[in-house]
Amino acid sequence: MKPRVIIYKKVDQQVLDYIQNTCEVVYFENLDSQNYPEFLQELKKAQGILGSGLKVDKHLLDQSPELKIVCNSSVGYDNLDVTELSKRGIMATNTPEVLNETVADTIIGLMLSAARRMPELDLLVKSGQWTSSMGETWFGVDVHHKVLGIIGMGGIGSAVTKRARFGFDMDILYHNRSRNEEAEQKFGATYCTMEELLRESDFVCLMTPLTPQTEKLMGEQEFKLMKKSAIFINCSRGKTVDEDALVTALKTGVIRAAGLDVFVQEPVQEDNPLLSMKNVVTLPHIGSATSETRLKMAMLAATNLVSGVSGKIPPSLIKTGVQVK
Ligand SMILES: NC(=O)c1ccc[n+]([C@@H]2O[C@H](COP(=O)([O-])OP(=O)(O)OC[C@H]3O[C@@H](n4cnc5c(N)ncnc54)[C@H](O)[C@@H]3O)[C@@H](O)[C@H]2O)c1
Ligand SMILES: O=C(O)[C@H](O)CO
Repeated sequence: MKPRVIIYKKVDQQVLDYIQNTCEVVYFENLDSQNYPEFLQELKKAQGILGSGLKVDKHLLDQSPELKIVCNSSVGYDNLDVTELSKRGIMATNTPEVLNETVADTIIGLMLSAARRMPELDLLVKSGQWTSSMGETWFGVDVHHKVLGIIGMGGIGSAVTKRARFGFDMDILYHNRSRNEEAEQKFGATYCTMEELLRESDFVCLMTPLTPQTEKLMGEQEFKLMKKSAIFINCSRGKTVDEDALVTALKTGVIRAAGLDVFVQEPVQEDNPLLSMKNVVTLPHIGSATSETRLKMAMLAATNLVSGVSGKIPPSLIKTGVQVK
C-alpha cells in the first residue's frame, strides 16, 4: 500500500506527479477555515505533510498519530515546534540553498528601491506630477561604495554579499552566530559585533532565522545605534524586528528609510503605520517568489517527503535529533 501524504499548498503538476508515483496524495491547494476540518480528518491517517507556514505544534501533532515527516517548502521553519517533533521521532525538512540567489536579488532590489526612492518616483510619474526637471528634494542616496552590514551571514546573506561586493563595490561587515570564513575569504567580509555593525553600516540587512534568540533582535536601542542616514532591510521574518520601534525610528528620523518583505502580521494589516510612510518600501513576502525558484523549492520538498515516507534520509533534514531508522 502506498503511504498516504497531504499536500497543503498549490504545487506544479510535475511535483504532484512525482509524489503520486510513490504516495497516495490528499491535495489541498490552500488551507482556509472552510477546509481545515477536512484537513484535520485527513491528518489522522497521513504519514507525511508538505506545504509552508502551517503551525505544527503539540496540539496539531496530537491529531496526527501516523506522521513520519513534515516537509516545509521554505527555508525558514519557525512554524515548526522542532522539540515536539523530535520527541515524537517525526522528521522535519526545509528547502535551503535553492532560493539563495533569488532572495538575494530581492534584497538588492529593496536596497536600490529604498535608496533611490523608486516607488515614490514611480507614483509621481504615473500620477502626472512630473512637470519639470526633478530637483534636489527628490534625490536619493548612492548604494555603490557604501558599507553594508549583514546580520545573519548564512546562505542568503552570502549571496547578498557577493552581489554587493562585486556588483556595487560595497564594504561588507557582518555579525553571525559564528565566523563565516568563506564569506571573509571570498568576499572580504569583516566580522564584527552587532554594535559595531549598527554604528558603521549605511545599509543594515537582517537575515537571521526567527528563533527565541532573534525575536525582536532589532529594537529601539539597535535603531538608535544606526546612522541617521542608514537604510534598514528586513527579508527574514517580521518578528525579528520590534515593529513599533521601527515605526518610531522611521518617523522621527532616527534612520533614513526601510525596505521590508516581511511583517509581524502577514498579510499585513491595512492600518499598519509602515504602509503610509514614504520612506518605507514594502513587498508582500515574495523574497523567493520566482517561478523557477518556487519550482525548485517544491521539488526539493517533494524529494524530502518521498525519501522520508520511504524510510530514506531526506536530503535536507533539519537537525532535530530524530534518529532516522
Ligand atoms: N522573505 C523571504 O521570502 C525569505 C526567503 C528565504 C528565507 N527567509 C528567512 O531568512 C532566514 C535565513 O535564511 P538562510 O537560508 O540564509 O538561512 P541560513 O541558516 O543559511 O543562515 C542564517 C544565518 O543566521 C545566523 N544566525 C542565527 N541566529 C543568529 C543570531 N542570534 N545572531 C546572529 N546570527 C544568527 C546563522 O548562524 C546563519 O549563518 C530564514 O530562516 C527565513 O526565515 C525569508
Ligand atoms: O523561508 C522561506 O523560504 C520564505 O520565507 C518563503 O516562505
